[in-house]
Amino acid sequence: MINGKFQNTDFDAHLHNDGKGIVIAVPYGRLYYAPHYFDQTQSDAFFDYFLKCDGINSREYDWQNETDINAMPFTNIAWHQDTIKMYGKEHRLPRVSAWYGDSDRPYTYSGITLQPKTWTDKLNQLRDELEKICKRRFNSVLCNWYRSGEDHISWHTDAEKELGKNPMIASVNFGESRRFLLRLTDNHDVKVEIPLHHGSVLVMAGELQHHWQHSVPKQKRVKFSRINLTFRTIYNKETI
Ligand SMILES: O=C(O)CCC(=O)C(=O)O
Ligand SMILES: [Fe+2]
Repeated sequence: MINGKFQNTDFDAHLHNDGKGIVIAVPYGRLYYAPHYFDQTQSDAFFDYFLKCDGINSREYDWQNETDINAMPFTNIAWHQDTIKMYGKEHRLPRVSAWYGDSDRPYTYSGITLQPKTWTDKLNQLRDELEKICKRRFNSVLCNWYRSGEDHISWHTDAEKELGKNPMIASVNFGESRRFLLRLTDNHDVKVEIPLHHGSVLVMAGELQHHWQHSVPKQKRVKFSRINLTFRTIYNKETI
């Protein structure tokens, strides 16, 4: 597809002038999608960087069955599996995460306030790259690690107040390909499916967060890890 409709949808798509991605026009917003923004060598290096763990072969380790993931000696990223309380009961989130960003931008989700860790060189490298596409400098990144196809994220929007009026969210993906789904909040029959491969970039922009939900469903057959980094701009409470 160069210029035309995006895969099985009614939505127009055209090539972005960077020659790597396409821009998909959806109701209330737009998407930038580059299935292979980073090449294989770059992507492999990023993947290994994110999961580097002392004394362990991260590519082969059975992470899904590791019972004490928060105690593992990760070298580069401070991975943590959070728990949330629902109906008075503690639940582990079905993924592992880490929050990096400017120190004056704490972030709250599901009732947890996260203090960001300081930018690493590799995260900054990705931030610089996304600046070329998005023409803005993000100040925060949520790192998500889906250890296998069991890990997932349910339908949600990223429309918290501190993300500003029309949040732009740029995601970078390494490791296993996973299905990324979008659906209109008030008409679930209108959907878009975007495969997020090793080295892909996806940007959600415009009013999209106010009208569409997104999710990464379970995929039982997927055995290995996927790393997803969602770059965001967090505004200070006083400036919203
Ligand atoms: O893993 C993904 O592609 C999406 C993650 C996501 O939606 C989020 O962190 O808010
Ligand atoms: Fe999200």
